[in-house]
Amino acid sequence: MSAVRVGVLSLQGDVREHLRMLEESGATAITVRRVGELESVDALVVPGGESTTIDKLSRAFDLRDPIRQRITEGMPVLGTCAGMIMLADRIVGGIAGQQTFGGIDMTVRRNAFGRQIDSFETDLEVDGLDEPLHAVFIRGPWVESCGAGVEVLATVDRGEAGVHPVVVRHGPLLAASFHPELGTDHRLHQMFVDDVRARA
Ligand SMILES: NC(=O)CC[C@H](N)C(=O)O
Repeated sequence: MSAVRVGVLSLQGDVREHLRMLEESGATAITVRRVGELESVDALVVPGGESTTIDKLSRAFDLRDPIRQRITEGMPVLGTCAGMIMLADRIVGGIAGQQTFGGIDMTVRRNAFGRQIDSFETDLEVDGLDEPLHAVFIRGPWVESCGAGVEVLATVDRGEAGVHPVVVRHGPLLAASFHPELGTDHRLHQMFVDDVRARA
């Protein structure tokens, strides 16, 4: 069985941790900064970082339109934290003119968890994983609303602030509000790589 080739968009954010998790999941992982690199991969990870910066740099590097094109053609993408924002068709709390790649029929709220709890950790039940996943949230978004085609795989209950999806899947697109690349548990990356392999 040949390894699937997965790129990590390497404009800004925590790239190295994703490369390691992908390799541990049996994929060949490469950094993507140029269109030629994008063309060579079966799938892409958009890491956490700052969505406003990833948006600006993707346009400066002439990657935005090619990424949007590949998403339209069905390329699988895993977006984490800022990467989840980049996969959302709609955002609230963005800065003026902020754009996303889109693809997932959802509205996400940037920096949703508020000042006191803008960074926290929790053990999360995720559909498709047998044991809870330890999830590190760092000024992450949550899903405010999503269309009927979007599967909610995990939610977080923030009491009076409500229950909000934090892992969603829309066809080949998977997005998480937190940082599954931190730590040693690569099961979410494995879920993604297995799906990429099944679609290849
Ligand atoms: N850790 C993260 O990726 C934070 C995301 C960041 N708050 C943003 O809006 O892009």
